[in-house]
Amino acid sequence: MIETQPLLFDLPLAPRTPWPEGFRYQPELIDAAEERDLVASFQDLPFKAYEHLGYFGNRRIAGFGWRQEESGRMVETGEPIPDLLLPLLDKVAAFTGLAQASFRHALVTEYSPGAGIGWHRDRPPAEAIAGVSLLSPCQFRLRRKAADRWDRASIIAAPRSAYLMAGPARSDWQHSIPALEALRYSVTFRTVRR
Ligand SMILES: O=C(O)CCC(=O)C(=O)O
Ligand SMILES: [Fe+2]
Repeated sequence: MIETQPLLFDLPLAPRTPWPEGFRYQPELIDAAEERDLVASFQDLPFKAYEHLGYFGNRRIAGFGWRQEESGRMVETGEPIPDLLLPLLDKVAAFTGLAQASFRHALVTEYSPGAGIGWHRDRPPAEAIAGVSLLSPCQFRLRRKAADRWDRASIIAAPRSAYLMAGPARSDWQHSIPALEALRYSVTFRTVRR
């Protein structure tokens, strides 16, 4: 009997670097014209400096549906997600496979050059978080404490791309974005536990 060696090409592909369970990424969710129009429409949004416990985060936010109190507690405002974000929400819902109506919190964040966001987990009532990156790329980092080390993952979130954090990627992993070189906006939509 002749033993046959499998050809190199028959071998299974090495698994890709595993992203945290519940994390997904999709490049080019929107096109360049949609990105330009969306950013132009942000002129009309009521941006405020992000502040938490007296600490200013060097970024500006405009939030809808829910609001974070000074204590950090999230409260529902009942305010609808503005029309200018609805075409984007439509695409985000399709990407996530979640119902559009289940996204009840929208946040537009402006990162000036030098701004970023430190390690954190988005707290309940947020369940699934979908984010769209606009204008410039960022390094989107994730980490999870594992006994005596951190498990880590990192992607470059390109302009016009979307990511989803659900399940363990939302509940067990922290995320952060190091200081950006150029102006970036993100639009994050969150489903909220009832
Ligand atoms: O800008 C982003 O893509 C992420 C923002 C974020 O982590 C947050 O607002 O909780
Ligand atoms: Fe976050």
